[in-house]
Amino acid sequence: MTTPSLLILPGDGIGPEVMAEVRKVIDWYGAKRDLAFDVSEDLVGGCAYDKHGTPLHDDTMAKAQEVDAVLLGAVGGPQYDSLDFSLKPERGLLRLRKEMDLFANLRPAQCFDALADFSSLKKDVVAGLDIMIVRELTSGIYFGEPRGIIEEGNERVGINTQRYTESEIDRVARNAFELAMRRNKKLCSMEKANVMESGVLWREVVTEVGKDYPEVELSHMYADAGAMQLCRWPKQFDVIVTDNLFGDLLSDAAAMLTGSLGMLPSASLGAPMANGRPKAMYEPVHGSAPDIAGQGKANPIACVLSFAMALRYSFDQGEEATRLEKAIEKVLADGYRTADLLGEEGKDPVSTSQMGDAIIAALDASL
Ligand SMILES: NC(=O)C1=CN([C@@H]2O[C@H](COP(=O)(O)OP(=O)(O)OC[C@H]3O[C@@H](n4cnc5c(N)ncnc54)[C@H](O)[C@@H]3O)[C@@H](O)[C@H]2O)C=CC1
Ligand SMILES: CC(C)CC(=O)C(=O)O
Ligand SMILES: [Mg+2]
Repeated sequence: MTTPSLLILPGDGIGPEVMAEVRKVIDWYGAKRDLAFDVSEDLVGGCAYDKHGTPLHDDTMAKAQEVDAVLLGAVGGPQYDSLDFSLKPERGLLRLRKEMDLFANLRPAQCFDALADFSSLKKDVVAGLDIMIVRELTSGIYFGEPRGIIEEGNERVGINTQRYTESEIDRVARNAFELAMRRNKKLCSMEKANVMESGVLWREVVTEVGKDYPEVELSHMYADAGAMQLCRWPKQFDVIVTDNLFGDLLSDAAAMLTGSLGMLPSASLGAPMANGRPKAMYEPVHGSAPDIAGQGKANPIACVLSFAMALRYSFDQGEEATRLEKAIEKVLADGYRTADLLGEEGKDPVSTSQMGDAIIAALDASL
């Protein structure tokens, strides 16, 4: 069997800091579980712009297309805010998603028991929470044309276009129904069919796809009401499917149900490759967190959990993914907390690398 290949793109800000902890985990699997990866590393985002004058070099894009999976940290930073849109760090990430055609972004929000008290919501609202948000990732308002800032009369107009084809909705809906079949067979689709034509089409296509999955209980909700319900009683949901923009917002909101944005992983999946596994990129939901970058404060768990998703979805190593998730559960139960998991008055947080070391120790203890 050939060694599975992994392209690591740490990116900017806390990206390299959290990725360093994932590298420890990857090395552990090679040394202790005989599970080696052919790992290469490259630049994306602001660091790629600094070196190449573009947030994603064509060679890096080509590498991403060849490997079994990409693991990305985060991109962006205030020093790049005034760049032209085509050169911004975030464009590098959007290009990867678009050209790899990673249309289904799986964003699980799971509340670990040890953190149920820490959520900004009441304990009984979040304890035991395990939901999956499926966000459409390669279309919608982040990609639609026309876009730009134009002159009209004596003022400027900012334009973005929400656009969805039936086939784009169909494929992400199928992905969400398949996931629901493997979970609790409940799917809630969120759009704004009351005010947006794209939402009307979204609802029609999802309903049509649902006829192929009669066992799944399908419901529809306007996305604004969905945001409210996510905070009111999130455990009513199992799988949620929604568009690119609403999925971006709803999954950041869902992060706080779990305690911190530093806890949420994601998998961005495309069509199956020749080996039957989907084209894939794994990345934490959070960004480059410039406010804490370089201080050893970042929580690496979202990025480590993203690698656990890679083990499950790209490398057929479900049991090892569970081992890693359980190691994180143990570390949290043992009281290890980075600063984001302690709140304003919290004292004695562990650093990013101490959290990584604790995860390795818990992995050792699992053998
Ligand atoms: N996938 C990506 O690469 C993303 C990149 N961004 C970019 O990141 C930059 C900063 O964006 P923000 O809106 O500030 O979002 P952010 O997610 O970087 O940070 C929001 C807040 O959460 C905290 N936070 C985030 N991740 C954390 C972690 N692992 N541990 C502890 N605390 C954490 C930050 O300190 C900050 O207070 C921008 O340039 C933005 O475009 C934003 C979201 C996603
Ligand atoms: C391109 C990203 C910065 C947009 C975003 O916030 C995300 O995908 O989570
Ligand atoms: Mg986001």
